[in-house]
Amino acid sequence: MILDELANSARKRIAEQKKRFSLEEMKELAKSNNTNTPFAFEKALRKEGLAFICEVKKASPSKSIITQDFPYLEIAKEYEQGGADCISVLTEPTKFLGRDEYLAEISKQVKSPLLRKDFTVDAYMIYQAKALGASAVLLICALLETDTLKQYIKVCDNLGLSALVEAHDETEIASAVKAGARIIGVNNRNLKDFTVDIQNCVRLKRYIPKDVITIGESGIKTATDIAKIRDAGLDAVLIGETLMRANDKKKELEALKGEL
Ligand SMILES: O=P(O)(O)OC[C@@H](O)[C@@H](O)c1c[nH]c2ccccc12
Repeated sequence: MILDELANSARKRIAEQKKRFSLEEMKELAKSNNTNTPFAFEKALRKEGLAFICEVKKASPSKSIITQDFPYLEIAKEYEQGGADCISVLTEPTKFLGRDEYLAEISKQVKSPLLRKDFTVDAYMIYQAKALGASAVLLICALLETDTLKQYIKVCDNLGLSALVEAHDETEIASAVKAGARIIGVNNRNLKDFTVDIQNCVRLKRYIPKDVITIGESGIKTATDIAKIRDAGLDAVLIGETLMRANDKKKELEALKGEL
């Protein structure tokens, strides 16, 4: 399964990185990066109305290369100018062709809170995310037991980072809630077979407690999709591919927001 493959390669990568910077050193680097307001990511999502998280992503396992032309800094700036509330940056290198450096560079040039999109399988990656300038990390229920989720959320809390806990079904939502997630992202893409059902986040919304920020993720293409998600009472949407394929990203974002 692709998720196991991605998790295994993350484990190998982290083992290598720990040779360069030990966990203790990474904790120091995390502590010394104070560019971000604590919990900026969740604060941005708590605004009135639907919030938009726009994703910087060159490729994905389901679509391969999405765009050859990948001026990641310009893209992040365009998102910010187009009114993105937060920006998600893929750092996973093998299937998403992301890089930690993209996140670090973007964090120096844009103010929007940044989500580090990677397959968190070790607390080391959370300290690393903070060191790179992220305001949030992704924790995937399908990869992490409830107790591990709880433990990682605590690490995030101590660093002022937000944890976006991703679930795909009712069982995973229950695990996220039990672990104390304050932000749950419902993925419309089934990571086992890559099928996308936009209704998934609409349907599952009712299993999420009202005080938890809820994000609809993946496969969002039109203002109609967004209207459905907004009407279901979700707090935010996460959009990647549709924006990455748009030549004028600012215009596309405005259209999706219903401003055009
Ligand atoms: O490009 P899309 O279909 O708009 O999807 C964005 C985002 O939801 C997707 O990239 C994603 C959702 N969960 C993930 C976990 C890891 C990597 C990527 C993802």
